[in-house]
Amino acid sequence: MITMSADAIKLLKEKVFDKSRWMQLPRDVVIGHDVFQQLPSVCEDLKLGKKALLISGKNTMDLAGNRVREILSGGWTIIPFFAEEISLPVIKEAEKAAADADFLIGVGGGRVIDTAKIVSYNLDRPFISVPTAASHDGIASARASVAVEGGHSSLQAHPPLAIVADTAIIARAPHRLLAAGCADVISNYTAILDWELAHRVKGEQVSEYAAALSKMTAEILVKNAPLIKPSSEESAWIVTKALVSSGVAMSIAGSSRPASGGEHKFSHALERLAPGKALHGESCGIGTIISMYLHGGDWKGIRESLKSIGAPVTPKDVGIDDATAVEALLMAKDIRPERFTIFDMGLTRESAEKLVLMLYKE
Ligand SMILES: NC(=O)C1=CN([C@@H]2O[C@H](COP(=O)(O)OP(=O)(O)OC[C@H]3O[C@@H](n4cnc5c(N)ncnc54)[C@H](O)[C@@H]3O)[C@@H](O)[C@H]2O)C=CC1
Ligand SMILES: O=C(CO)COP(=O)(O)O
Ligand SMILES: [Zn+2]
Repeated sequence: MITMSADAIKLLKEKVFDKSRWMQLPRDVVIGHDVFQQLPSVCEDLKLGKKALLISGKNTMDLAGNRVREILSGGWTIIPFFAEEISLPVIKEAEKAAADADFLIGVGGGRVIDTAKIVSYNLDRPFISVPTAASHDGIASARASVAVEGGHSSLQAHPPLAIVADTAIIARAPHRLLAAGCADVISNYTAILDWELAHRVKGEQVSEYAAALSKMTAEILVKNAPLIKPSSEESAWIVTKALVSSGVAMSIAGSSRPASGGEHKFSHALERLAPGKALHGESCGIGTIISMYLHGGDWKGIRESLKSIGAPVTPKDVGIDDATAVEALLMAKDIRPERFTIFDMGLTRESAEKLVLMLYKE
């Protein structure tokens, strides 16, 4: 018989038995031209039931939501619900409307999809993510981002059970949205550097698999940057795949850490100080430049990649003045303060002003 010392048992327990993680991932991912036609097969494949609440925006209902309803009308009852913003009252209203629905469908941009994701989680019903733009990596993630009193919250949710992304619709969306999606993925570079920094400084656990997938996704996107053009279905395809991959990295990590570091905290701060000026991915890209500079990395390379894709690289590019950018930098560390990043390493008002002047001068 093998006997083990108390210390060895303790070590084994810590290393093996106490380690348990439940990763939830999407099951059906359908990306391509005119794939809405596959929605009935997806619903049947996943045995989702016969009644759904379809959450969309005013614009995106016309662009895609009505088409989804039409395609499913043969075998499913689809109740439309308009969510013009992501907020707790809208989420409550949607939950009421979904009371007797078997599943949810979110058709639109990031806010609509996050709303559907939260309702799905709160009611414990499955949901299908139908992005109309490749503007953010929440299309596949198990997180939902909501602004809350005095800060920003990244809520635990279920990942979509299916993602159905029609590249024809995504390619027709304004190029600004696609470029923002690219910037959201490019920000993975600094999100990972921040995660590794938090590991070194705070002992935070890093998932090597999630970090590697997230970084690789950003690298592939940057490698393909010359192919990313307005109104191109190939571009929509490249970016949508990257967004799904980044979302999966978040699911593996069980948090948004692999795709959200200081540059995201800066983005959330900018959204509070100058609401509606920049798209989520745009401000993340702008924040990535400063974060990469502070990490001592190739910030000029990041700026060139963002420029070549058509994403903004300075606050001015999105109508935000330098003074607001400085405030956002200083506010960043107080947004979700438990997430340690490079901005927690002694950034002062003076250094923030210098950085904004130097890195955003054109
Ligand atoms: N849960 C997660 O893991 C993540 C969540 N997010 C969240 O997602 C949100 C950002 O998503 P966005 O899509 O950038 O913003 P958004 O949802 O506000 O959409 C931006 C605009 O694009 C419009 N739009 C969408 N598709 C269109 C199309 N095909 N043609 C014309 N207009 C179209 C929308 O109607 C909206 O006016 C933020 O709330 C952010 O925090 C972002 C990344 C990850
Ligand atoms: O935007 C995200 C990843 O791209 C999610 O990040 P947050 O957790 O900061 O909302
Ligand atoms: Zn993001």
